[in-house]
Amino acid sequence: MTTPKADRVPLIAGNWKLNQDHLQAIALVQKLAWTLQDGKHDHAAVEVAVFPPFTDLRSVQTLVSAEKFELRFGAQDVSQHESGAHTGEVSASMLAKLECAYAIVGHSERRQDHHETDAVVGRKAAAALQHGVTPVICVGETAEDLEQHGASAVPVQQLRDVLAELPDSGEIVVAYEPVWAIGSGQAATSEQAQQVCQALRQTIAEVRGDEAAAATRILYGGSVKSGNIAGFMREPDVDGALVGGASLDAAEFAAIARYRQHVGT
Ligand SMILES: O=C(CO)COP(=O)(O)O
Repeated sequence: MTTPKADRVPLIAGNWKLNQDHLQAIALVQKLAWTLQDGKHDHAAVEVAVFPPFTDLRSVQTLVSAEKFELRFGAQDVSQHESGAHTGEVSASMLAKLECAYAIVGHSERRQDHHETDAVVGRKAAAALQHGVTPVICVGETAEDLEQHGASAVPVQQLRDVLAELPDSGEIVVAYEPVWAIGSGQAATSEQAQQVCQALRQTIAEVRGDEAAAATRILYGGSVKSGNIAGFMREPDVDGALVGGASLDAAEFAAIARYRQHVGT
């Protein structure tokens, strides 16, 4: 099923991972916001968001609100718990208080390093939704999965299992990040990304209904750069990108966000 993408505002999201202390974060956000401003970035047409480490969020929030930067931000993870004896966790209500628009859940690096299952990822997404924080639900297959099951099977099943933990309504964003494409310089082709994003949208339609599927933004992530973003954005079911390494360079990330200008799409 292919639904018109005109109504979905593209989202260019920068996942900083374990990079940038809060002082570096201030400098990077300033540079990014100024570069976007100088390039006359149309924020209504393409939304830009950054995902710094937890320790940077208060600084980023203060800066963005003081300077009225048209930049949104979110966390790279969120606890499934509300409060209590959960050392090291950060709750969705804490993120909401910091005006985080988003929280990434289920990034493959957390699935790998912290053994997060789809059920845990689903509960994290549910906790975010409960506090008005939009979860960015990451799914994606490994190189082995790709070889054994093709591209769509694993991400579709992951999404199904995550959605099973969620209420029927509430905004979500889905990010398709093939594990083999992350940090490898080997991005998926735009056709591959489209094929899986379309299957993910179909899954959303089956679980949450056609209207939700048509409204949900599905991002591609994995070695996205200014040189390949336009190809992904031409695909009917790709509504943006989740960018890792290239989001740490303000000029490069701004160029990704301005994909419309440099290719005239
Ligand atoms: O994991 C990613 C974003 O969440 C992608 O990382 P890279 O853009 O560095 O490949």
